Amino acid sequence: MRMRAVWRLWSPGRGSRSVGDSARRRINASCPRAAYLGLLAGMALKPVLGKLGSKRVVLASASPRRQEILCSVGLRFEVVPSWFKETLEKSSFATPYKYAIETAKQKALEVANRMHVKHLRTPDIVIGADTIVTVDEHILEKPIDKQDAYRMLSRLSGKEHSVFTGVAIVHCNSKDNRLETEVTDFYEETKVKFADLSEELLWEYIHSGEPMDKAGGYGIQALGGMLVEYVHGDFLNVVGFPLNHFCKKLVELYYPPPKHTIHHIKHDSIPSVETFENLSDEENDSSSPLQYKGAIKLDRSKTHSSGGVCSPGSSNIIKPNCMMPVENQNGVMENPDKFPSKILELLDGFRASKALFVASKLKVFDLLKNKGVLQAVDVANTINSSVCGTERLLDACAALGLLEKTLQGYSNSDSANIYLASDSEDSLHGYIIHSDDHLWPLFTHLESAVKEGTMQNYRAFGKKSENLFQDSYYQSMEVKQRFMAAMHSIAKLTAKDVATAFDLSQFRSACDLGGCTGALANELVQKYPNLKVTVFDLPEVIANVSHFQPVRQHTAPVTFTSGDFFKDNFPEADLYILSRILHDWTDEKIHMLLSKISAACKPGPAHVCLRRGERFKCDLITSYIYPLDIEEMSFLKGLTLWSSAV
Ligand SMILES: Cc1cn([C@@H]2O[C@H](COP(=O)(O)OP(=O)(O)OP(=O)(O)O)[C@@H](O)[C@H]2O)c(=O)[nH]c1=O
Repeated sequence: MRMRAVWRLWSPGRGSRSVGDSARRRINASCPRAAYLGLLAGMALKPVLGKLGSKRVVLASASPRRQEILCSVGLRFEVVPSWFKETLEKSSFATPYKYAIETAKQKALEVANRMHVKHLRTPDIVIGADTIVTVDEHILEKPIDKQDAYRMLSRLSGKEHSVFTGVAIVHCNSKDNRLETEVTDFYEETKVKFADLSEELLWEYIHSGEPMDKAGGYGIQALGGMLVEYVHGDFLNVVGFPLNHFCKKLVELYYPPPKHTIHHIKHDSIPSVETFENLSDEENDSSSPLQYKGAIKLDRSKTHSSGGVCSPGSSNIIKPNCMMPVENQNGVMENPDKFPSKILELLDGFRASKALFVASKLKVFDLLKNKGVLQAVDVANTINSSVCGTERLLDACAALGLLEKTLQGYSNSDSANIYLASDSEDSLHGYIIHSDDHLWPLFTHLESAVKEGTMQNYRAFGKKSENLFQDSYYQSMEVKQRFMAAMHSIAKLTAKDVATAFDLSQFRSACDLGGCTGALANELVQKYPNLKVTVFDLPEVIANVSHFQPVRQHTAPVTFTSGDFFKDNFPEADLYILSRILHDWTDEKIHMLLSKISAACKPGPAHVCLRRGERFKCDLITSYIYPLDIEEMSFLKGLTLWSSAV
């Protein structure tokens, strides 16, 4: 058996798109269950990351695999390798996993203590881990030399063995300059069966150098994978870090959903958390009716001081009392301190929006779409920005799921490539820039708008609001193009839904009033080949629509007619469309517009569809449409308003 072919499948820098990708590919190839668990954990970790985002997290490990696994799911952490010598007396532990847990704890506590004392920087959380291999009641750690590797591998040949990883999550707190620590620990076991290994193969593998820094003398993620007949359990646990179990622990620590009230938590911001509800966790099983399965054991007496030795295998999981479910007067279980995720989301939402706006404006997503993966410094140089500022922006985008962060650098998420790169077919870039340049300044005056009941264009831009389009959007070429690009990008995205929301096949002609670049009109003619659609908009708009038109269109082209729908007669049609129009105008202007449409409509039943934001205009609209006999009135997901008649 030759081993070169799979060399460095796991190792970073193979030119794959991201480390996470290469890892997942490898896992998929060798262990589908592990791949599933790995991906599952990655998905659920992200919301938990929000909890860890503001904390200083330290990984007390020199293992590049552990760094890679945690990095690939977007966890932000510092790496401070532990100086703890793995010299605990193995025979003093009742089981191998207790030894692994204790070693993991001591690794983490050593780092917490050192950072507190020497570096005067107390981390919030320190993660330690220790992986061991057990076979025939022997614990195998990393081989000390080639002979040792040979001894280990020949012991494993042709047999099933166990890989245990003990993990310790240490929460730190500095009180009166003293370090207080609370430890949560767990372990994971995976069974691995090796094929019979010939002497030649063994030595070829040993000479590859791969065994030397790995427990049991092999790396399942690389050449060592060729030695393996089967894996039962979590693949990443063998590689060095049980990501799935780690995620479960984080969920338990930060989002303990009481079993009895879980259905009440509708607005929790961690949709994937329930994924972990069904996974068993014997360690934390509780018979107490007040504790859900997997509940956290409260035992502050087991709080450890840094440097102290914990009793092997103890499970000291921290959780403030206030997070425990309690029974209310009606006997219903409630979590008294339910985390106000929704409110915090609203509270912080503006920061997330602004991070997206700034990254879009600086063309970060365009750059990464073209270059693949880049380090912060390279992005900073290209966008002429500071390295530290750029890195923070990139990290924020990674935390928001817009970018992926790995050891190799930052790359676009799939949705960033589709929606955020400015040259993508479905790009929302135009709408993002419009939101930043136009809506953001307007919304900063929301308080004045509420108090005065007036539009805030003058405050935001020094422009009168009566003539919104002439004054604000179309007087400079740059603003005009920006506005058109914005409307085009959002209309294009929603056009398919609008076009298919009703069966419009009965109509022969339609007029999209204020239809801008014709994004919706073009979708309509695709869907209804017998429909002739005219876009009616201001002359400044119609003069610039050409480069927004689809390249290959097999249907009759859309017609563009210029005019002002307040002043001029608009084209005759069976169907009038008002999409994202009414919210721009005062009630007087809307009165004028709807009266004109009402007069232009031919007698017959009408269809009205409002986008959500225009629901408040509903009464106003129906008073115009009622004479036309409304057939259908519905609210579409953020879409449009129709008033039509036959
Ligand atoms: C079985 C197996 C193990 N490993 C590595 O073995 C080291 C275990 O040693 P440790 O003492 O737990 O960790 P370390 O590397 O010394 O780092 P530290 O955490 O600083 O003690 C870790 O690296 C693991 O990835 C693999 O990469 N692949 C495998 O298939």
